[in-house]
Amino acid sequence: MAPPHPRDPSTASNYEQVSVSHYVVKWNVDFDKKCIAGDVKLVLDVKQETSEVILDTRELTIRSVSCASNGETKEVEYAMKDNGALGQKLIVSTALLKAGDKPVLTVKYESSNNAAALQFLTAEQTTDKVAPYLFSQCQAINARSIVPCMDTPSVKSTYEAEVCVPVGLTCLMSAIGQGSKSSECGKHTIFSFKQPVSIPSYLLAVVVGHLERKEISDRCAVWSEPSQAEAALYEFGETEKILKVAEDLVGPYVWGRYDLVVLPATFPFGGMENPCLTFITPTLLAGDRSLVNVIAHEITHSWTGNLVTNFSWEHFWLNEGFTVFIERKIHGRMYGELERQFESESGYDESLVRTVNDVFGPDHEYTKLVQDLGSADPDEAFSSIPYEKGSALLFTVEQKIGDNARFEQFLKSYIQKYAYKTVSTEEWKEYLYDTFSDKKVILDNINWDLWLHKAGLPPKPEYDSTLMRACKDLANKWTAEGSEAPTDGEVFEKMSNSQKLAVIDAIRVNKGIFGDRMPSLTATYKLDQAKNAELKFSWLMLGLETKWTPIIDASLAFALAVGRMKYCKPIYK
Ligand SMILES: CC/C=C\C/C=C\C[C@@H](O)/C=C/C=C/C=C\[C@@H](O)CCCC(=O)O
Ligand SMILES: [Zn+2]
Repeated sequence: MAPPHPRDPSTASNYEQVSVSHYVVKWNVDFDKKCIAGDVKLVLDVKQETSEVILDTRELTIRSVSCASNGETKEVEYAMKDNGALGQKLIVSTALLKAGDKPVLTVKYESSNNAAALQFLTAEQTTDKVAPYLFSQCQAINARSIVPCMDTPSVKSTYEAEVCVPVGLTCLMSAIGQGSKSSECGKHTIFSFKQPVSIPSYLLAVVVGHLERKEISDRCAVWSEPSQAEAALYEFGETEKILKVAEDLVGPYVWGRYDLVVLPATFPFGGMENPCLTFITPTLLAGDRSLVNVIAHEITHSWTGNLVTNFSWEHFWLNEGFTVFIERKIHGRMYGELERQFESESGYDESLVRTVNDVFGPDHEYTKLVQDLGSADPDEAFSSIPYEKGSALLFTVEQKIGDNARFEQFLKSYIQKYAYKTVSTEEWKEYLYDTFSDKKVILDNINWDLWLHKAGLPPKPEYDSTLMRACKDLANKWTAEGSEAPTDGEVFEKMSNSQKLAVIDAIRVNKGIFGDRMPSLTATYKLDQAKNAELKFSWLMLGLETKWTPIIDASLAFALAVGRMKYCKPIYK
């Protein structure tokens, strides 16, 4: 029997004694002060007798706290205590609360003008330069900077919200919109939302801006600034198709709506799986739908991550490794098994190897799959390790079991078993052994300790390298000792964007041999005209790594034009 979950080290909340079943949020968004002010009601669920409720905060100014219990509401004492890198803890002293009580705390507060979860943009910083813009990013532990909460994935709560924004702007949240009304003064619009599915605090999300909506299907739409609306509608036109493939793989979609919002260029990630409203970077607007694997990834989070959730950030691979593995299953169903094999091997060769060897070093704690975060902010540990090491583990397990259909059925039943709950690595592993009790010898043959708890690279799974071999063969023509570099781009042009990327990545691995061939490579494959952000980034990095000085201006221009950390950090580094 898997042990009970240990305590989540990234929260100060006393969530073992009291949890939050529902939040009622009332926000005024102040673009002048760059802050959110308002109040939040926390409907509590007392599990063990206690006379205090401890919440996570970060740079919040608390105005008052009251507690409604047994029909009586009164102001209560509270104190703020420093919690180091994790912010500040709000300790609320209540009357003695007994198991089964459901008191309601009301906290009136204001965020700082530098809230970790928020980016306030001036009109000038947006794409259309028409109006100011606000968006949030709460994963991993930034929700505490915009609402006092139990900021741990171990607590799941429904929420409802009313958000007051300047008239003319649209507000969206990670919830189902309930309509809007004008404020009494006429200068503001109040938008209402409900999220009826219990979610962890990191999935709270808000966006406010000059937005236009384009319908994709009955349940899917894409929001963006008006100048990008047509391009976004084309780029993400397959969203409903991807959603249906995902449902066939892992079960029904329970969130109602699946909308996308294309954010301004400063959004730091490729996508963020906020329920009902995935946030995405404009760098996905390649013009040829060549980066929609990110959409498949975020859609998949509707099951792995948002329904079945890691109980703490030390088990983040349960969110991301499963999502990458299933994202590639979707890719395989849409484009063929060889494509799934190719994407999986690319992930290992390019992302995992580079992160272990070049970013952290093979002995680093953060190259472990299950990590010891201690009191560090989980953001410090964020990398592709949980994504690629986690999905490589699942690829290995499926391959050793030797029955993909049966393994896919296992994934579906695992999601059904832990839906709406939080899960640990040990619980997943126990369910795996229970499901495949006839394969115990095979499963025991997996070096679990190495895969789960050791730093460095795991054994490389056996991929079908048919598509990858063509990429490495072409790369070798540029890097093999004494080779004659190709003089025409015909073979390269016929490749998919993913294969083109793999060619450049393979050259990067052999950059020393490649030498000073950047000018001819760039001209032969027209890389300076690449619209696909992944290909452009890899070309820029190859130029920087081979110290081809003409690439510097293009690299800085790219880093200044996009805020996606995946691109900016390596270029600046
Ligand atoms: C081991 C680390 C444990 C927890 C970290 C959790 C979150 C870190 C925080 O920085 C938020 C990350 C959000 C990522 C969102 C989407 C990614 O899938 C994008 C990956 C890179 C990209 O495509 O831009
Ligand atoms: Zn993800």
